Amino acid sequence: MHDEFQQRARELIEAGRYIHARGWVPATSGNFSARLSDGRIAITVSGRHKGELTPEDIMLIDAEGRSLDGKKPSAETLLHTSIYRRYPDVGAVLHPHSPGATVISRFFRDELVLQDYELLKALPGIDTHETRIVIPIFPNDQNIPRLALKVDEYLELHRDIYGYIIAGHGFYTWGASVKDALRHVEALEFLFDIECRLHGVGTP
Ligand SMILES: CSCCC(=O)C(=O)COP(=O)(O)O
Ligand SMILES: [Zn+2]
Repeated sequence: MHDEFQQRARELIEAGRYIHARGWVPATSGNFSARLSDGRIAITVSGRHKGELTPEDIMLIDAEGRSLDGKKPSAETLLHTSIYRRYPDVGAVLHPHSPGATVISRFFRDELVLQDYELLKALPGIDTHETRIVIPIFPNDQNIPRLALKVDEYLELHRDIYGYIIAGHGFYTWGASVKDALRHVEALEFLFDIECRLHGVGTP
């Protein structure tokens, strides 16, 4: 079990370097987690720079988001635990603060529809570009329990969701493993960028 934690921690550290190198978690923003086989969750410590994570920056929480090692978990921990609770097959949750997601949230109000893109096949269960998915956009909220509840109420009604945007903030996506979740980050950020260009707004 200790080995499993260390392995997941290594994956989250590598994911942080990769995501930061692309400019998707500037200035300590973002947070990452991975679920262990006993239900505990490895998550980034609050306030750490996600491009420069070390093993000390990854901690353990229980399924309710309580610290198991005295460290302070991400301020957005409840947005992670609610995804794990709703989707038993999810093994990792990643939250970038990317330019694409942020720009999108400035000119789409409640949702972004992505359809007829070959890259949608990077998402689980999709095997044709002739697919339409919805990325919901929630208003930002400093009250994370309230925001987590709002997201969860939406997911209760719309289970086939691959990620969501928080307006002016960033996006959340998840997958069976850190590797899968990272593929979803890349695919969604690419598609957000394409949608920005289509609407005549460039991203850096
Ligand atoms: C400087 S980013 C503000 C907080 C935030 O949105 C975020 O993703 C990082 O918070 P954490 O507590 O997980 O470091
Ligand atoms: Zn955030």
